[in-house]
Amino acid sequence: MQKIVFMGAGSMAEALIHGWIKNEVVPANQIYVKNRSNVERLHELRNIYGVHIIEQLEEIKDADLVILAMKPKDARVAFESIAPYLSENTAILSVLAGIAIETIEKALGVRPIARVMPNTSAAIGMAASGIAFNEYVTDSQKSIYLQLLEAIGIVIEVEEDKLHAITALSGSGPAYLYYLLEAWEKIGVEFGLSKETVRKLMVQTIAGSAMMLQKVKEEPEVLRRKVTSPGGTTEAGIKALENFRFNEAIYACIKSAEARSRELARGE
Ligand SMILES: NC(=O)C1=CN([C@@H]2O[C@H](COP(=O)(O)OP(=O)(O)OC[C@H]3O[C@@H](n4cnc5c(N)ncnc54)[C@H](OP(=O)(O)O)[C@@H]3O)[C@@H](O)[C@H]2O)C=CC1
Ligand SMILES: O=C(O)[C@@H]1CCC=N1
Repeated sequence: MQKIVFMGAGSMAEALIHGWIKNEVVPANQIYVKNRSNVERLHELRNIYGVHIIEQLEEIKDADLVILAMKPKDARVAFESIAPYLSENTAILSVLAGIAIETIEKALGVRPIARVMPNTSAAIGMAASGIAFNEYVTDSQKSIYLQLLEAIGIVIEVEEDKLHAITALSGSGPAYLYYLLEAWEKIGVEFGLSKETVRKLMVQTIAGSAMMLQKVKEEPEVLRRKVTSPGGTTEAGIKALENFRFNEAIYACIKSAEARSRELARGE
């Protein structure tokens, strides 16, 4: 793929661009970026990564791949603006949360379309992505997409409907963990520790726990029980979580995100 155009040059686009360039999967001179109006941002990305800026939509005519990376609410207008300039051979890769392949086919024509749900950890090669394809994506295109996504983390192929759940879990997932860290830092500071100290301890705790799950290959419940001494501090902490209905809160969190993804798919 010689010309890859990002329609929408926000945080997700930057995470992918950063990951691809850093891991030398796509050279900067094959990447092009376009926004609706924020030209300053395009210059910023050009200065940091050496990518090209699309000045006129005609320039997408010879793109091998157009990546849809605007917010879902802006998708309809974006589709209308690019549809006249897409050539028959241009494939589409969408990172839009909740927008169905069928909707993209209707707006941009029946062509090879892949839908991926990555997350922002792509920027450091640690993304967890789900991907689904329409029937026009060839095996060789599939292997290119998988290669692009494996360069920035892990990728799992699923049927399209499951992307709603993946969006709710790993797409939004980093935000849940950052939110948790915000709460930990707040209480740590209340206990008189510096924010920096809490961050250092808890970031290592998150990373260490993740690595334990990967390397030791025990169930989370087993690992949890190993931390939880009878009558000890963890038990007291978990009891408090249970009193505040932790499981229900997490269930509601993922259910709400999944439902929102389905709403976006319906254009709500
Ligand atoms: N952030 C995340 O963690 C993840 C996001 N996603 C998906 O990625 C997509 C982008 O999200 P994110 O990067 O966070 O969003 P941002 O708001 O950071 O970026 C969106 C960009 O799209 C541009 N844009 C809007 N309309 C158009 C248009 N008509 N043509 C070209 N560009 C346009 C905006 O430009 P301007 O400012 O000029 O309007 C803006 O730079 C979303 O669909 C989201 O669902 C998927 C997985 C994870
Ligand atoms: O919040 C969102 O809609 C996007 C999708 C997953 C992460 N961010």
